[in-house]
Amino acid sequence: MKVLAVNPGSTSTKIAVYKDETPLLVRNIRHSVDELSGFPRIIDQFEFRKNLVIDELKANDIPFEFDAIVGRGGLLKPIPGGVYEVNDAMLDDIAHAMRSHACNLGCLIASELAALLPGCRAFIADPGVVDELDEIARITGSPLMPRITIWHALNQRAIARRYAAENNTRYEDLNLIICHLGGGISVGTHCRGRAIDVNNALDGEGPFSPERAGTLPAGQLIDLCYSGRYTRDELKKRISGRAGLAAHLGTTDVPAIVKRIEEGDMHAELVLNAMIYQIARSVGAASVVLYGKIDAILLTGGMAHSEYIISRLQERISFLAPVHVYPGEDELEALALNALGALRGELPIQVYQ
Ligand SMILES: Nc1ncnc2c1ncn2[C@@H]1O[C@H](COP(=O)(O)OP(=O)(O)OP(=O)(O)O)[C@@H](O)[C@H]1O
Ligand SMILES: CCCC(=O)O
Repeated sequence: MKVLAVNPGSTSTKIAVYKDETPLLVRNIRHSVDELSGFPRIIDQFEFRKNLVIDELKANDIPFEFDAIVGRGGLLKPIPGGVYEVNDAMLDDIAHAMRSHACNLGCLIASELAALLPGCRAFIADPGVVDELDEIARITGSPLMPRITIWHALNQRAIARRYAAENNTRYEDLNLIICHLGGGISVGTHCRGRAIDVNNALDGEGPFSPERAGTLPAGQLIDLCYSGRYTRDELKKRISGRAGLAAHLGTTDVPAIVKRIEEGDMHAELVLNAMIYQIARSVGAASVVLYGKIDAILLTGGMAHSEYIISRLQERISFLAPVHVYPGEDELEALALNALGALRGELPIQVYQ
């Protein structure tokens, strides 16, 4: 079986080709803030990102022959985890998605490329809208605004299973706090195989991140909305696209920021340290959700490569539980294994309604 996995992230497009369990190609194409700023909306990046995938296959002499194409995405209605076949209801919801996110393109690219090949199936797996929150975690101080979660479900699950396998146990038997430190940051509280509390990483909840604002002062936000200074779209971007490190420092490139700090940029140091402080505070909050009974804290995502970030984070959180670091992500492998499982009939293929 041959599978193409496509993972459009906020700062990258990642692709992989698998022949059964063997990766034939794994690529991470990074996008700078400038490169993406030419596209007014993320959905406008569709042709650009799709062509990147096709070009990468050609450049590596990979024939365009697949049994399935699986994309990460998209921001649909809240649904249980697992594999879903791309269908019209899904494409329609993506076309009218309330939330713009690069992962919406994963589902569209999988669908369009699979349609070029007779018999090829298009899937998504564990999208960012997987919702397993405890009821108590949904309540906010306003009945008008219950909490929802948008998070890195695919990678957090894959890393949890990897940690469990390395420790000869099962994800379903562990209490874990998992921090995905990517362009967005999600901090998940996993209680015996269920993510019972996770921040809405995209829409203004949790730590700020390279691209996201995280939790903001609500009163000031309302004032800004009515100030007449910004359109709705501009303000949305200031929460989930050009916020966080991008807004404070003009870049999402952590190694470049660390270099600035080493060269004496004290503002960059304050901002990066503030992001680390906010991540640690979220981990502290997650620890009480689990009544302090934590088997491990797992740090993953692109920023888990950064010694600067990880060492400072560990200083603040390692008293809570053992900390393990999984730099990068297992999303491409997780997508490919989900698609293979679905093709072989080992995993149920769910229908998005
Ligand atoms: N080797 C590295 N050292 C330090 N920081 C890194 C390294 N590689 C990536 N990063 C940082 O990680 C962040 C991007 O992480 P990642 O690639 O997981 O994000 P993404 O896939 O674009 O978005 P998301 O994970 O939110 O879907 C960027 O801020 C980048 O600078
Ligand atoms: C679905 C991931 C959330 C984010 O990118 O912030």
